[in-house]
Amino acid sequence: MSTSLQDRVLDALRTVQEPELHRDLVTLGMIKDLVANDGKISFTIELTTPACPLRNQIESEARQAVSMVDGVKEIQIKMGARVRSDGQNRDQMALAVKNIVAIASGKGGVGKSTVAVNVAVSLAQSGAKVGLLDADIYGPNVPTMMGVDGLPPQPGKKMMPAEAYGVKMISIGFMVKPDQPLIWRGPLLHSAIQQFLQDVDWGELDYLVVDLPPGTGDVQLSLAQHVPLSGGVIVTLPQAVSLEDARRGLEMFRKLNVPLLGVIENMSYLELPDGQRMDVFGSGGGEKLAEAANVDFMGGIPMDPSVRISGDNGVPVVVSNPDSAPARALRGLAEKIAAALSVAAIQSHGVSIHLGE
Ligand SMILES: Nc1ncnc2c1ncn2[C@@H]1O[C@H](COP(=O)(O)OP(=O)(O)OP(=O)(O)O)[C@@H](O)[C@H]1O
Repeated sequence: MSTSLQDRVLDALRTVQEPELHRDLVTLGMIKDLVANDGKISFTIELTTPACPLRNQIESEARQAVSMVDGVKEIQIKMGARVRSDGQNRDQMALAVKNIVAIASGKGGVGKSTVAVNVAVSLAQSGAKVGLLDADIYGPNVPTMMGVDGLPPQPGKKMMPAEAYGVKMISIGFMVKPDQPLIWRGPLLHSAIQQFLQDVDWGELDYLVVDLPPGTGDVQLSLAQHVPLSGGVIVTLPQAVSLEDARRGLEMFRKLNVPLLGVIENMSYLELPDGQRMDVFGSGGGEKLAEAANVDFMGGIPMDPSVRISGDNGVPVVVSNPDSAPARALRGLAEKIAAALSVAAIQSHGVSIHLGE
C-alpha cells in the first residue's frame, strides 16, 4: 500500500533535528498546518521561542529534507513561534506565566541587574511577552536602568506594572522611599514577593525574569523559594575566585530543585583602541565556575563604557547601542537562556504533551 504524500513529507521531517532540543521536528510537535495538494506542500514550523537563533538553519534543513520526497513540486514554509510552558501549574497564584527565570550572583556589583534588564528587553525585542521582577532588596536599580520612575496610575484592584521597552516591570524599589534603608525582614519580604506574583496584573507572559539580591545566602534562598522558578542563571566576573561561589550557587538552586541553566561571565575583557583585549578582572572564571558546577557556560560580556552609560541613562544597551559588542553578547545570552528554558520545559514534561496542543 503506498503512503500518501503528506505522510511521506512528515517522514522526511522526522529526519530533521531541532539542534538544541535534540529531537526531530515532528516528535516535538513543531510542524503545524501541513497541507499537501497536488505536489504543493505548505506547513508552519512552530519554534519553541521567537528568540531562536537557529531559525534559518531549521528552515533550510526542513526544506532540503522535504525537497527530496518523490512528488514534491513546491514548498512553502511559514516560521512561527510558541513558547512552551515549564509545566508548572501557577493557576492557584492566578499567574499566566510560562517560564520564570532567576538571575543570581555570588556577590554584588558583578552586573546581575544589567544582565536581567538586557536579557528581558532582548527577549521582548524578539517578539516574546516578557516581565521583569526586581527583587534585589539591597540595590533595586532596575527602574533606573529601565528609565522608569514608578508605577503608572492604578485604576483597578490589581496592581498595574510599569512598562518600558516592551517589558512589564515591577521593583521592590517602588515599595520604599529613595533614602529609606532597605531593612527587609523575612515575612515582609515574602509578602512583598507574594504580592508581586499574585496581585500584579502581568497578563500572559512567556518569560518572567527575576533579578535576585546578590549572594546565595538564606535571604536569596527563601526569596527564590517563594517564586515558582523554571530555572536559574548565575552571573560572575572572570576572576579566578569561586569554586566556593559555584558550590553555593549550585547548592541554592539544588535545594530549590530548580535547574541551573548556566553561568554568564560579565566584564570578560576590555577592548583597547588598538583592538587588543585587556583582561581587567582576570580570565577564565566563568568557565571554571560552570565546569565546577557541571553546567553550561553560556558566554561572556565585554566591559564597555556604553553599558554603564546606558544603564545610568535608563536606556538598556541592547536598545541604545544595539550593534555594540556587549549588546550582541547580551542578545546571544538571551537566546541561550530561552533555548535552555525550552530544553527544561521539554524535559520537565516530555514531548507528548506538545503533540496535541
Ligand atoms: N559589561 C559591562 N561593562 C561596563 N560596565 C558594566 C558592565 N556590566 C555592568 N556594568 C556596570 O557596573 C555596575 C554594576 O552593575 P549592576 O548594577 O548590573 O550589578 P549588580 O550585580 O546587579 O549589582 P548589585 O549587587 O547592586 O545588585 C553598573 O554601573 C553597570 O552599569
